[in-house]
Amino acid sequence: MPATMLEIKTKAFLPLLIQHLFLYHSLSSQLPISMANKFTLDSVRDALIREEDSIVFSLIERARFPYNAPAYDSSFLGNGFSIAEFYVRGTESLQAKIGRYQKPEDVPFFPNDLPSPLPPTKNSQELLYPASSSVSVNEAIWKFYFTELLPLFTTKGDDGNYASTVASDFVCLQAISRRIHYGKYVAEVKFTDAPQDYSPAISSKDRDRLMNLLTFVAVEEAVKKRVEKKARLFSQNVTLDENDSGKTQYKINPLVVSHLYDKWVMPLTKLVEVEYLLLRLS
Ligand SMILES: O=C(O)C(=O)C[C@]1(C(=O)O)C=C[C@@H](O)C=C1
Repeated sequence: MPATMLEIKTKAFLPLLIQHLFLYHSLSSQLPISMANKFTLDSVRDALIREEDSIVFSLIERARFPYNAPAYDSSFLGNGFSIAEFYVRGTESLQAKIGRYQKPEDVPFFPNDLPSPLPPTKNSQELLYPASSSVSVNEAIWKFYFTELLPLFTTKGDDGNYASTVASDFVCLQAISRRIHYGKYVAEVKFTDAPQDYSPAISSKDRDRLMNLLTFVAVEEAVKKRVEKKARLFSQNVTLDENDSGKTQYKINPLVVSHLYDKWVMPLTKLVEVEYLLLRLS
C-alpha cells in the first residue's frame, strides 16, 4: 500500500482507535484484572478465588510474630491510639493521597478526614450502583480480626517487633476487607442477571428473602474446602530430606483459614451483598 493511502486510512481510523483505547482503558481500570474483560458471576468468583491466595499469604506472614499484645494497647504510645490503629490511620492517609480508596472494593478502615488524592483519579464506581460506595463492614472486620482471629493463629508472647507486627496486620486487614467488599460486584451481577427475582425483595426491604436468593450452599462448601487446601499447601514447611517421614509442619493451622471463611468472610460478604442490593433501587 502506498504510504499516502496508509496515511489516509490511519487518519480515518485514528479517532475510532483513540475512542476504543480510551473506553478499554477506562473499563479495565475499574475492576480487578481478572474481571476487566467480562463482568459475569464466574469472573467475579474468579477474583474472589484469587483473593484467597492473598489472604492465606498475609496470615502466614503475620504468624511469623507472636501475638504481641502491647501493639494493641491504646495507652502504649501515650497519644490515645494503639500502635496498630496509629499505623493504619497514618498509612491509609498516605495511601489516599496517592490515589487509593477510589475503587468499590478498596474501603478504608478510618474514612473520616482522609486527604484527597494528589494524582487525578478515574471514576471507578461506574459499573456499580453509585450509592454502593457507602457500603462498608470494616468496623466488624476490625473487631473480629483483633479480638477473635488473631489469637487463633498467633503464638502467645511478645518479641518486641511491634512495627513489623502491625504492618503485617494491615496487610491481612486489607486483603480480608477487599475480598469481603468484592461482594458489591457479586451483588450487582446477581441483580443484573435476575432483576425480576431481586427487585420485589429489594422494594419490600426483605433482608431474609435477599439472603436466601444470594446464598449458594454448595459454593460456600467448596470455598471452605479450597481455602483449607490452599493453607495446607502454601504454609507447609518444605524439606529436601527424601527420607523425612516426620509429620508435615504448617506455619498456620489450615482449619483456622476455613473457620475464618465460615464464620466471618462469607457471612460478611453476604451482608455487603444485601446492603448493596437494598441501595440498588434507591
Ligand atoms: O459466589 C457467590 O455467589 C457469592 O455470593 C460469594 C459467596 C462467598 O462469600 O464466597 C457468598 C455467598 C454464596 O452463598 C456463595 C459464596
